[in-house]
Amino acid sequence: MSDSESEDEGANRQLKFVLLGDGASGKTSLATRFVHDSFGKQYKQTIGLDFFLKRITLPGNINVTLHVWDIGGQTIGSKMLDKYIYGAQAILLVYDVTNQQSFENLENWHNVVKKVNEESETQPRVALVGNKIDLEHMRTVKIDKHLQFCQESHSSSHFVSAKTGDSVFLCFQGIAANLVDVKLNRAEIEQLQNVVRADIVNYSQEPETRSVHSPRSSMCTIQ
Ligand SMILES: Nc1nc2c(ncn2[C@@H]2O[C@H](COP(=O)(O)OP(=O)(O)OP(=O)(O)O)[C@@H](O)[C@H]2O)c(=O)[nH]1
Repeated sequence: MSDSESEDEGANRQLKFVLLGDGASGKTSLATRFVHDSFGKQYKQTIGLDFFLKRITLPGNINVTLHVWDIGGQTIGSKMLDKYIYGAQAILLVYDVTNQQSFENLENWHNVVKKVNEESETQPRVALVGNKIDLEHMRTVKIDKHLQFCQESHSSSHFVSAKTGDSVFLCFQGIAANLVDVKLNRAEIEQLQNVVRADIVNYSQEPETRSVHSPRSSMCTIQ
Protein backbone atom coordinates (compact mmCIF):
# COMPACT_ATOMS: atom_id res chain seq x y z
CA MET A 1 0.00 0.00 0.00
CA SER A 2 1.38 3.46 -0.90
CA ASP A 3 1.78 6.21 1.70
CA SER A 4 -1.08 8.21 0.24
CA GLU A 5 -3.37 5.17 0.34
CA SER A 6 -2.59 4.50 3.96
CA GLU A 7 -3.08 8.21 4.73
CA ASP A 8 -6.49 8.02 3.06
CA GLU A 9 -7.40 5.02 5.08
CA GLY A 10 -6.19 6.77 8.22
CA ALA A 11 -8.34 9.79 7.39
CA ASN A 12 -11.43 7.70 6.73
CA ARG A 13 -11.62 4.44 8.60
CA GLN A 14 -14.05 1.84 7.25
CA LEU A 15 -15.91 -0.17 9.86
CA LYS A 16 -18.20 -3.12 9.28
CA PHE A 17 -21.11 -3.32 11.74
CA VAL A 18 -23.33 -6.41 11.64
CA LEU A 19 -26.83 -6.36 13.16
CA LEU A 20 -28.02 -9.77 14.34
CA GLY A 21 -31.12 -10.92 16.20
CA ASP A 22 -34.58 -12.34 15.81
CA GLY A 23 -37.04 -11.19 13.17
CA ALA A 24 -39.00 -8.09 14.22
CA SER A 25 -36.56 -7.13 16.99
CA GLY A 26 -35.98 -3.88 15.09
CA LYS A 27 -32.65 -4.24 13.25
CA THR A 28 -33.80 -2.57 10.03
CA SER A 29 -35.51 0.14 12.05
CA LEU A 30 -32.31 0.84 13.97
CA ALA A 31 -30.25 1.03 10.78
CA THR A 32 -32.85 3.29 9.17
CA ARG A 33 -33.02 5.53 12.22
CA PHE A 34 -29.23 5.81 12.35
CA VAL A 35 -28.65 6.33 8.63
CA HIS A 36 -31.77 8.26 7.52
CA ASP A 37 -33.13 9.44 10.88
CA SER A 38 -36.53 8.02 10.02
CA PHE A 39 -38.86 5.28 11.25
CA GLY A 40 -41.60 3.20 9.63
CA LYS A 41 -44.30 1.54 11.70
CA GLN A 42 -44.96 -1.16 9.15
CA TYR A 43 -43.02 -4.42 9.47
CA LYS A 44 -41.31 -5.54 6.29
CA GLN A 45 -39.25 -8.66 6.79
CA THR A 46 -35.66 -8.47 5.56
CA ILE A 47 -34.98 -11.31 3.16
CA GLY A 48 -31.32 -12.26 3.35
CA LEU A 49 -29.59 -9.01 4.15
CA ASP A 50 -29.56 -5.30 3.51
CA PHE A 51 -26.73 -2.77 3.48
CA PHE A 52 -26.54 0.74 4.81
CA LEU A 53 -23.68 3.20 4.60
CA LYS A 54 -23.09 6.19 6.81
CA ARG A 55 -20.15 8.52 7.18
CA ILE A 56 -19.71 10.08 10.56
CA THR A 57 -17.19 12.50 12.02
CA LEU A 58 -15.98 11.71 15.51
CA PRO A 59 -14.40 14.21 17.90
CA GLY A 60 -10.93 15.16 16.70
CA ASN A 61 -12.22 15.39 13.13
CA ILE A 62 -11.91 11.66 12.62
CA ASN A 63 -13.97 10.48 9.68
CA VAL A 64 -15.37 6.98 9.85
CA THR A 65 -17.53 5.20 7.30
CA LEU A 66 -19.86 2.65 8.83
CA HIS A 67 -20.94 -0.24 6.64
CA VAL A 68 -24.03 -1.51 8.40
CA TRP A 69 -25.04 -5.05 7.47
CA ASP A 70 -28.64 -5.65 8.45
CA ILE A 71 -29.10 -9.42 8.56
CA GLY A 72 -32.63 -10.82 8.25
CA GLY A 73 -33.81 -12.67 11.35
CA GLN A 74 -34.59 -15.77 9.29
CA THR A 75 -30.94 -16.33 8.35
CA ILE A 76 -30.10 -18.01 11.67
CA GLY A 77 -29.91 -21.46 10.05
CA SER A 78 -28.39 -20.26 6.80
CA LYS A 79 -24.95 -21.31 5.60
CA MET A 80 -24.38 -17.73 4.46
CA LEU A 81 -24.54 -16.32 7.99
CA ASP A 82 -20.87 -17.09 8.74
CA LYS A 83 -19.86 -15.14 5.64
CA TYR A 84 -21.99 -12.15 6.58
CA ILE A 85 -20.39 -12.00 10.03
CA TYR A 86 -16.82 -12.57 8.88
CA GLY A 87 -14.54 -9.53 9.08
CA ALA A 88 -16.93 -7.44 11.17
CA GLN A 89 -15.44 -4.94 13.60
CA ALA A 90 -18.67 -4.78 15.58
CA ILE A 91 -21.56 -7.16 16.13
CA LEU A 92 -24.77 -5.68 17.50
CA LEU A 93 -26.95 -8.36 19.08
CA VAL A 94 -30.41 -6.82 18.95
CA TYR A 95 -33.46 -7.92 20.92
CA ASP A 96 -36.86 -6.47 21.70
CA VAL A 97 -37.18 -5.60 25.40
CA THR A 98 -40.87 -6.60 25.27
CA ASN A 99 -40.11 -10.03 23.80
CA GLN A 100 -38.38 -12.49 26.12
CA GLN A 101 -37.89 -15.04 23.35
CA SER A 102 -35.95 -12.56 21.25
CA PHE A 103 -33.56 -12.14 24.18
CA GLU A 104 -33.18 -15.87 24.83
CA ASN A 105 -32.52 -16.58 21.17
CA LEU A 106 -29.52 -14.22 21.23
CA GLU A 107 -27.57 -17.11 22.68
CA ASN A 108 -27.91 -18.91 19.30
CA TRP A 109 -26.83 -15.80 17.41
CA HIS A 110 -23.92 -15.28 19.75
CA ASN A 111 -22.82 -18.91 19.33
CA VAL A 112 -22.56 -18.38 15.57
CA VAL A 113 -20.48 -15.24 16.18
CA LYS A 114 -18.14 -17.13 18.51
CA LYS A 115 -17.69 -19.90 15.97
CA VAL A 116 -16.84 -17.44 13.21
CA ASN A 117 -14.40 -15.64 15.52
CA GLU A 118 -12.47 -18.85 16.08
CA GLU A 119 -11.54 -18.84 12.41
CA SER A 120 -11.01 -15.10 12.04
CA GLU A 121 -8.01 -12.90 12.76
CA THR A 122 -10.15 -9.91 13.67
CA GLN A 123 -12.16 -10.17 16.86
CA PRO A 124 -15.23 -7.94 16.70
CA ARG A 125 -16.58 -5.93 19.62
CA VAL A 126 -19.91 -7.34 20.68
CA ALA A 127 -22.71 -5.01 21.78
CA LEU A 128 -25.97 -6.04 23.40
CA VAL A 129 -28.78 -3.78 22.20
CA GLY A 130 -32.18 -3.80 23.93
CA ASN A 131 -34.52 -2.07 21.47
CA LYS A 132 -38.08 -0.65 21.83
CA ILE A 133 -37.54 1.10 25.16
CA ASP A 134 -40.39 3.41 24.19
CA LEU A 135 -42.47 0.38 25.25
CA GLU A 136 -40.86 0.35 28.69
CA HIS A 137 -44.24 -0.34 30.33
CA MET A 138 -44.37 -3.62 28.35
CA ARG A 139 -40.83 -4.72 29.15
CA THR A 140 -40.48 -8.44 29.83
CA VAL A 141 -36.70 -8.78 29.77
CA LYS A 142 -35.31 -7.86 33.16
CA ILE A 143 -32.44 -5.39 33.23
CA ASP A 144 -30.32 -7.67 35.41
CA LYS A 145 -30.61 -10.44 32.78
CA HIS A 146 -29.43 -7.96 30.16
CA LEU A 147 -26.48 -6.92 32.34
CA GLN A 148 -25.61 -10.54 33.13
CA PHE A 149 -25.46 -11.31 29.41
CA CYS A 150 -23.13 -8.32 28.90
CA GLN A 151 -20.85 -9.45 31.68
CA GLU A 152 -20.70 -13.06 30.49
CA SER A 153 -20.17 -12.17 26.85
CA HIS A 154 -17.91 -9.14 27.47
CA SER A 155 -20.37 -7.02 25.51
CA SER A 156 -21.14 -3.35 25.84
CA SER A 157 -24.65 -2.52 26.99
CA HIS A 158 -27.18 -0.37 25.10
CA PHE A 159 -30.86 0.46 25.51
CA VAL A 160 -32.40 2.23 22.53
CA SER A 161 -35.59 3.01 20.70
CA ALA A 162 -35.57 3.05 16.91
CA LYS A 163 -39.04 4.56 17.08
CA THR A 164 -38.16 7.67 19.08
CA GLY A 165 -34.46 7.67 18.21
CA ASP A 166 -33.57 7.50 21.87
CA SER A 167 -29.84 6.67 22.23
CA VAL A 168 -29.57 5.20 18.70
CA PHE A 169 -26.83 7.60 17.54
CA LEU A 170 -25.07 7.19 20.85
CA CYS A 171 -25.09 3.43 20.37
CA PHE A 172 -23.58 3.40 16.85
CA GLN A 173 -21.21 6.32 17.36
CA GLY A 174 -20.16 5.13 20.80
CA ILE A 175 -19.16 1.75 19.41
CA ALA A 176 -17.36 3.38 16.46
CA ALA A 177 -15.53 5.78 18.79
CA ASN A 178 -14.47 2.91 20.97
CA LEU A 179 -13.14 1.00 17.95
CA VAL A 180 -10.97 3.89 16.80
CA ASP A 181 -9.90 4.81 20.35
CA VAL A 182 -11.75 8.11 20.54
CA LYS A 183 -13.15 9.09 23.92
CA LEU A 184 -16.51 10.85 23.95
CA ASN A 185 -16.89 13.41 26.70
CA ARG A 186 -20.04 13.90 28.73
CA ALA A 187 -21.34 16.76 26.54
CA GLU A 188 -20.87 14.68 23.38
CA ILE A 189 -22.63 11.71 24.96
CA GLU A 190 -25.55 13.89 26.00
CA GLN A 191 -25.79 15.39 22.55
CA LEU A 192 -25.86 11.92 20.94
CA GLN A 193 -28.54 10.71 23.32
CA ASN A 194 -30.52 13.12 21.29
CA VAL A 195 -34.17 12.70 22.13
CA VAL A 196 -35.99 14.09 25.08
CA ARG A 197 -39.57 13.41 24.27
CA ALA A 198 -42.76 13.43 26.25
CA ASP A 199 -45.65 11.47 24.83
CA ILE A 200 -49.14 12.40 25.90
CA VAL A 201 -50.79 9.18 27.02
CA ASN A 202 -54.43 9.01 27.91
CA TYR A 203 -54.74 6.55 30.79
CA SER A 204 -58.49 6.96 31.03
CA GLN A 205 -58.95 4.15 33.58
CA GLU A 206 -55.96 5.18 35.64
CA PRO A 207 -56.31 8.76 36.74
CA GLU A 208 -52.99 9.06 38.61
CA THR A 209 -49.99 10.70 36.95
CA ARG A 210 -47.51 8.16 35.68
CA SER A 211 -43.89 8.39 34.90
CA VAL A 212 -41.99 5.61 33.20
CA HIS A 213 -38.23 5.76 33.23
CA SER A 214 -35.86 3.40 31.57
CA PRO A 215 -32.16 3.05 32.18
CA ARG A 216 -30.27 5.62 30.14
CA SER A 217 -33.51 6.60 28.52
CA SER A 218 -34.93 10.06 28.44
CA MET A 219 -38.47 8.88 27.70
CA CYS A 220 -41.28 9.70 30.01
CA THR A 221 -45.00 9.59 29.69
CA ILE A 222 -47.03 12.37 31.20
CA GLN A 223 -50.69 12.86 31.49
N1 LIG B 1 -42.50 0.55 19.38
C1 LIG B 1 -41.42 0.28 18.65
N2 LIG B 1 -41.52 -0.47 17.54
C2 LIG B 1 -40.39 -0.73 16.85
C3 LIG B 1 -39.12 -0.25 17.25
N3 LIG B 1 -38.19 -0.70 16.37
C4 LIG B 1 -38.87 -1.40 15.46
N4 LIG B 1 -40.18 -1.43 15.73
C5 LIG B 1 -41.23 -2.10 14.95
O1 LIG B 1 -40.99 -3.50 15.01
C6 LIG B 1 -41.30 -4.11 13.75
C7 LIG B 1 -40.10 -4.87 13.23
O2 LIG B 1 -39.06 -3.97 12.94
P1 LIG B 1 -37.90 -4.30 11.90
O3 LIG B 1 -36.91 -3.20 12.01
O4 LIG B 1 -38.45 -4.59 10.56
O5 LIG B 1 -37.32 -5.66 12.52
P2 LIG B 1 -36.11 -6.57 12.00
O6 LIG B 1 -35.36 -6.99 13.20
O7 LIG B 1 -35.33 -5.84 10.94
O8 LIG B 1 -36.90 -7.80 11.38
P3 LIG B 1 -36.39 -8.89 10.26
O9 LIG B 1 -36.25 -8.15 8.97
O10 LIG B 1 -37.48 -9.92 10.21
O11 LIG B 1 -35.10 -9.46 10.76
C8 LIG B 1 -41.76 -2.97 12.83
O12 LIG B 1 -43.18 -2.95 12.83
C9 LIG B 1 -41.19 -1.73 13.47
O13 LIG B 1 -41.96 -0.57 13.20
C10 LIG B 1 -39.04 0.55 18.44
O14 LIG B 1 -37.99 1.02 18.89
N5 LIG B 1 -40.22 0.77 19.10
